[in-house]
Amino acid sequence: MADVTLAGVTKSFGEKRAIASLDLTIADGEFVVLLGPTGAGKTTTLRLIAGLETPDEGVVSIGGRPVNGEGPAMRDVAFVFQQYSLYPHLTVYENLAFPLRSPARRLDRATIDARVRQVAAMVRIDHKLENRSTRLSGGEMQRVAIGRALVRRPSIYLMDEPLSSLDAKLRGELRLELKRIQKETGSTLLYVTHDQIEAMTMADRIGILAEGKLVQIGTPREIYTNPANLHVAARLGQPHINLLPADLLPGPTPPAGTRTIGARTEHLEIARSPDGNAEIVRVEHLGDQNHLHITMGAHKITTLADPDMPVDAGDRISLTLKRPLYFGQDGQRLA
Ligand SMILES: Nc1ncnc2c1ncn2[C@@H]1O[C@H](COP(=O)(O)OP(=O)(O)OP(=O)(O)O)[C@@H](O)[C@H]1O
Repeated sequence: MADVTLAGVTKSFGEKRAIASLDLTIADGEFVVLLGPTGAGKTTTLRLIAGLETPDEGVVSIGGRPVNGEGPAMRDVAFVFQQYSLYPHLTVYENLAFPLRSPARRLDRATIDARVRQVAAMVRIDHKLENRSTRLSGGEMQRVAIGRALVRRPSIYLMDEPLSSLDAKLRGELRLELKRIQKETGSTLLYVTHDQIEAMTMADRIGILAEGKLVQIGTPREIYTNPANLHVAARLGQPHINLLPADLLPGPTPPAGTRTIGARTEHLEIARSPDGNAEIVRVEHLGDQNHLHITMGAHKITTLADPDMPVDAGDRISLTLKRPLYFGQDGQRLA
C-alpha cells in the first residue's frame, strides 16, 4: 500500500511558517492535486513527503509507516519537476535507463531494456530513443522526464507543475496521457499546479491550500459546486466567480448574515431589456462562447453567453440571480 498521510505537520523557514499543522491523506492509487496561490506551501508539502525537508512537528507516513527519519532514497518516491532535468549528453534511451542502472537494483540488461521500451511506449517517445535529449522539443523532454520517474516504478509520484513550461496544446495532450498512465499503473500521485483545468480534469480529489493550511479537499465537482469559503470559490471557475454585495441583484432571498453573493455564469440569468438593471460594456468573442463584461453601477460582472445570443457593447440587459452561493461576514459559505 502506498497511501501517504501527513498528520499535524508544521514546517517553518526562519520566521516564515510555510506549512501550518497540515493534515492530509492521499489514498493508495489516488490522484490528488494541490491548488493554491504562490507561497501557499504546495512545493514544501511535496518536499516533506519526498524527504527533502524534515517537519518541525507532526508525522509523515507512507504505507502506514512513519518516515520522518528516512532519507529520500529510502522512501520509494519519484519527483518530477517543472524543469526537465535530463542528462543532456545522454540519449533518450540512456536517460530512461539511468535510474535502473544503480548497482543496488541489480537488474540485468534484458530487464532494463524491456522496462525502458515499455515506458517509452507509454509516454510515446519510443520513436526517439536514440536521440540526444537536447535534440527534443519541450514536450518530448518532459515526456522523457515523466518516463524517467515511471521507469523506477516507485510507489508514489510527486509532480511539481510538470506541464507548466509547455504550450497549451502539449499541456492538453500530456494531461490526458498522465491521467491515463496513472490509471493504468494504479499509482499514487500528488500533483501541484496553478492551472485549474489540470486540477479539474486529472484529480480524483483537489486539495486547496492557503497559507500552509488545507482549506478544503474534495472531488473537483464538490470543490466547484460546494466551496467552503470565498477563498476556495475564487480558485475554480472560468471566468472568475463574481463576488457581489448581497443586495445588488434581484433573486432569491439570501440567508440571514449574508455579506457576499458568489455568482458564476450558471447563477446568472440574462435577458435583453432596454430598461434592464445592467449594461454590457464589452463582448469578447471566443468562438464557442462569448465573454460578457457587464457593469451594474460601480460593480463589474463577467459571465459567459451563448455565441448566438445577439448582444453588443452598450446594450442594456436585466440580470437575475438563480441559486447563487452565499457567504457570511467571515467569508465562510452560508448556503
Ligand atoms: N528553503 C526555503 N527557505 C526560506 N523560505 C522558504 C523556503 N522554501 C519555501 N519557503 C517559503 O515558504 C513558503 C511556501 O513556499 P512553497 O514553495 O511551498 O510555496 P508554493 O505554494 O509551492 O508556491 P509557488 O506556487 O510559488 O511554487 C513561501 O513563503 C516561501 O517563500
